[in-house]
Amino acid sequence: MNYMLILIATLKIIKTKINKLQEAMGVPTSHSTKRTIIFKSKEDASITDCNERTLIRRRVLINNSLPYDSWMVKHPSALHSFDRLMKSAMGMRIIVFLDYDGTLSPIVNDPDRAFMSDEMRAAVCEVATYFPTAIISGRSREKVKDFVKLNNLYYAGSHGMDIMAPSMALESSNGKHYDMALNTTKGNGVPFQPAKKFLPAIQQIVRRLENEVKDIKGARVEDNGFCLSVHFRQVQEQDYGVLEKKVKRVLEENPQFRLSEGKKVLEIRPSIEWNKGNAVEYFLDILGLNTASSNILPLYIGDDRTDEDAFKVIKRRGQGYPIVVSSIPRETNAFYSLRDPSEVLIFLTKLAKWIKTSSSSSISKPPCP
Ligand SMILES: O=P(O)(O)OC[C@H]1O[C@H](O[C@H]2O[C@H](CO)[C@@H](O)[C@H](O)[C@H]2O)[C@H](O)[C@@H](O)[C@@H]1O
Repeated sequence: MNYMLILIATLKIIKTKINKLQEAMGVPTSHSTKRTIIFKSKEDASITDCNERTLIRRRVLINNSLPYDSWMVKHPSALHSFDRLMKSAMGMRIIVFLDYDGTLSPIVNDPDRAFMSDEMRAAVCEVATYFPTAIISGRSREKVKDFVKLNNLYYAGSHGMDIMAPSMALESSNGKHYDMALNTTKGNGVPFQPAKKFLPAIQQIVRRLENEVKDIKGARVEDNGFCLSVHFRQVQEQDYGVLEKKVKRVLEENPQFRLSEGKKVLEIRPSIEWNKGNAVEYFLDILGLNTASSNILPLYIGDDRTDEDAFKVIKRRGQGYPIVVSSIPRETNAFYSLRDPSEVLIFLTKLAKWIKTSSSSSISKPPCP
């Protein structure tokens, strides 16, 4: 009997400790408050810190209602399903869309140091040699291009509100090999910026917020061109509420903007009907691929809530592979999943290898590292 009581007491202590840790990580718990947006913060599935990752996995094991394995039944691993996916992709025109943070680069504390690995760069480069490829990021377009450093693909920044598109529609040479006619470095690109008129107001909000949050240790404002991020990954939990209040106050003064939440980040963007999903459709349009033709196969890999808009577009088309990057169960419109950027790397490498081996045409060597 005594042993039983000790056991129950120990389990209670462990549960309380785990709840506290989850709250500290921004993961909602059974009793965590939802008073502020920040406490509703979604999990960081691809965070690099090992201890944090271990904790997230432990949470998944504890939360019997939604364990990762049963979630994977609904959203199977794109790696395990690779052969089946590629079998159905035979003869189709694949277009690859990639998110950046948490997909091509791991989540890190300092947004300026979210570098992608050379291996990832090489894999993306190779994929872009064979398939039209676009990176659609919440960052400013220039910044994401600085990180990726590749010229053989398209970039959309500010959650799709800043697209550098080729000046003419491109044709795939034979349906198997993507003929690279892209050269935005020589000024061939045409920017598409549906939120252009908001630019002066955004710059004002950036300056205003920088001033507002300067006294909150760890808070940081990132100018993403047509939207902006207020990061709180390095802010102490007791300051979350103050930070949120300040952001909301600035937003109230600017009703033409709206607030959304990402991974330990509050994002402010113009209230226009334009998101990553619209960017996907825009790219398909300008590539001449937004047709009812049954052989167009968009593939989108992303980890963030904003990527869900793109997943929905692909889902609606009834053809394509929306793939979510997550190492914990979550609500998603994606059909398939990958755990983290290391699995994204394997997937992209396999994709490039698949097209090389399945193509009968002689394909020139990719101009990649
Ligand atoms: O659409 P994405 O390319 O995924 O961009 C979304 C946001 O990503 C960045 O923030 C996130 O990654 C940082 C670096 O790993 C991390 O420190 C931060 O906590 C994450 O939220 C970027 O800095 C934001 O501006 C983007 O909106």
